[in-house]
Amino acid sequence: MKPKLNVYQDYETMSLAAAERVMALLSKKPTAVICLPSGSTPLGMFEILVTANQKGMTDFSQCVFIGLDEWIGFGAEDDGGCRNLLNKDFLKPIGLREDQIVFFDGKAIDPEEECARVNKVVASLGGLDLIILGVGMNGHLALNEPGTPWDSYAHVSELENVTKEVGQKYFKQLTVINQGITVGIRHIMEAKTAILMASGSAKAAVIQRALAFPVTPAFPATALQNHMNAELLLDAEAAKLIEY
Ligand SMILES: N[C@@H]1[C@@H](O)[C@H](O)[C@@H](COP(=O)(O)O)O[C@@H]1O
Repeated sequence: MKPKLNVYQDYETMSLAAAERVMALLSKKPTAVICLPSGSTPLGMFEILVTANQKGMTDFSQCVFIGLDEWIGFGAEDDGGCRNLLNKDFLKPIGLREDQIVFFDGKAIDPEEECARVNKVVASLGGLDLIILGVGMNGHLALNEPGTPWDSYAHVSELENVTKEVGQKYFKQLTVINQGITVGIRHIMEAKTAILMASGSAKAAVIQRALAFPVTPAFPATALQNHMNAELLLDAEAAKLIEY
């Protein structure tokens, strides 16, 4: 099934639409299992959800949040790491309990074992109700880099140069990031709903390729063309090269 396209005039309205989807799911299923990205794209959505929580408009007390990915070598205390950013921007402000958070420990001594742990937790929770994704400049979803086999669950990934370069924006100083640890394409495909968010003209060509390229592991975002229930939330700039 083709992903549903939703184009919004700007980043703020796109963020609001994403936050509304999270709140709608939680009001229907308070125990929902939701996989969340870090990165710049979801910041507006987090802000809206934090405010909604403060106003008592949504209830996060029974849900579980899973972290999409992490840089190898990074833990919750490390500036610029995915858990660190998500903690700061979302998980702490909404006062989530530790037992509601499942995150890859990028500092795990045995990363393969860490993947197995997260796979097991996700399976024991009955899979993901919702996965929210950003997209990388090389079409990566989470840290599934081009070439990742599509039958993969959680795994360690070797980062392409573009991911290492773009990833520097999360760090205060030049930081070595060579590998990631990430949910797999299979987690994404098995999620009941997948939402990909993209904003800004820098993402326009990536979005165009995600929709127009033949479905291929060489461009991971094309996987969403085969998802049973996927939506793209885009601002006008990110959507400027597609027809909708
Ligand atoms: N590890 C993150 C992903 O989880 C994120 O979704 C994507 C887009 O990031 P941004 O929203 O900052 O463009 O790339 C990063 O590498």
